[in-house]
Amino acid sequence: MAIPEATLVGSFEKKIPLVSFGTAEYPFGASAHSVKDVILDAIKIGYRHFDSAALYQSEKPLGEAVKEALSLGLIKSRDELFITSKLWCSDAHRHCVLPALQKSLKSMELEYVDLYLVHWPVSVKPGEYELLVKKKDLVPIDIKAVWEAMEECYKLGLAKSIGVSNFTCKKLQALLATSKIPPAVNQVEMNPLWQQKKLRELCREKDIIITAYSPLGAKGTLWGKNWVMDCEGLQQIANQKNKTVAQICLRWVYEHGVSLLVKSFNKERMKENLDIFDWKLSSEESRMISEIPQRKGFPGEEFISDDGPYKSLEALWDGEI
Ligand SMILES: NC(=O)C1=CN([C@@H]2O[C@H](COP(=O)(O)OP(=O)(O)OC[C@H]3O[C@@H](n4cnc5c(N)ncnc54)[C@H](OP(=O)(O)O)[C@@H]3O)[C@@H](O)[C@H]2O)C=CC1
Ligand SMILES: O=C[C@H](O)[C@@H](O)[C@@H](O)[C@H](O)C(=O)O
Repeated sequence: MAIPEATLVGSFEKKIPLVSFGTAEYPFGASAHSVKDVILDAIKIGYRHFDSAALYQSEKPLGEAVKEALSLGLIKSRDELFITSKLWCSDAHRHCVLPALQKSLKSMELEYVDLYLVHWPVSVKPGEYELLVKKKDLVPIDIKAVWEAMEECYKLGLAKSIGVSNFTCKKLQALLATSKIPPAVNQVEMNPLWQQKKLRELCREKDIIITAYSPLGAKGTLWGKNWVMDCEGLQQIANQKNKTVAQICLRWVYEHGVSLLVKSFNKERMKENLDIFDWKLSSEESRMISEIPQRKGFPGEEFISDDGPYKSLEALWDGEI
């Protein structure tokens, strides 16, 4: 079954597939798998949207997989795919944005990305890409300047749409107040244990598509928790419906009209994660999920420093930019 899609504001050319394939595996660049082969399997199984980032070191294998998919005839044209990449914090400076995108495009051997995102509302001094940023290198982000450079990438046709990631309400509003081209997407953590109600309302009102990352709570990853997959209420619903907890989580996200990213490098689980379109949650099941106590999974402590710009997790997640 083809993956349902949504229209992006500002992008008349292409719709965004609502279930996407996450290419981040920690530690970055050290996967036991051939990431290229994994992505080829995902294309064979039906995934068309691939989420990458300069940080993940998955751009090169993604580009290689696209090339091979074309030569194998799995796709007729690169246009059949929706490719997202992200600007890392050390490039979140006006003069670094375009060169960073050009570098990403070179790694992927692509002419354009379908979506380019500001990875975090955070800047660190230009330099190496590091999984854990050095606190002494954290500097305030000049979002107006960074966004103008993102708009330039869009105007040049190098990014068919532009957006942000990890922006909460106040930060998104600050960006909306200065942007000429509004962000098409905000990619954030969202799953039954972190439902993002307030942010979803704002994004709906502003026509910004949310992309949910870590829909399974990132179980088994560097920072992930078992809270989501081990949640009793979700297990109960899964048993009743003869589905897996993963499928219940993904279906729940999908039913909220947002797009989602899920990462599995295992073929069976890749298939399982797409098997969510021909059934639905009952209103009673949705109600049960809406009552699950909320608990944020992704900490973000690495972006907090006594010297600022964000001095507490509250400032990072709820404060002004
Ligand atoms: N913008 C941002 O800051 C962030 C973006 N992301 C993006 O979102 C993507 C997905 O999020 P991620 O954090 O990886 O978390 P997910 O919630 O997608 O969880 C991934 C983990 O779940 C396992 N898994 C996948 N499917 C199943 C299944 N059906 N049953 C049981 N286990 C399963 C995977 O293992 P296995 O591979 O062995 O199946 C992996 O350990 C990332 O790859 C990345 O592209 C993620 C975090 C932050
Ligand atoms: O230092 C922080 C971490 O690297 C974090 O930023 C990443 O894990 C990222 O959000 C992702 O997209 O996976």
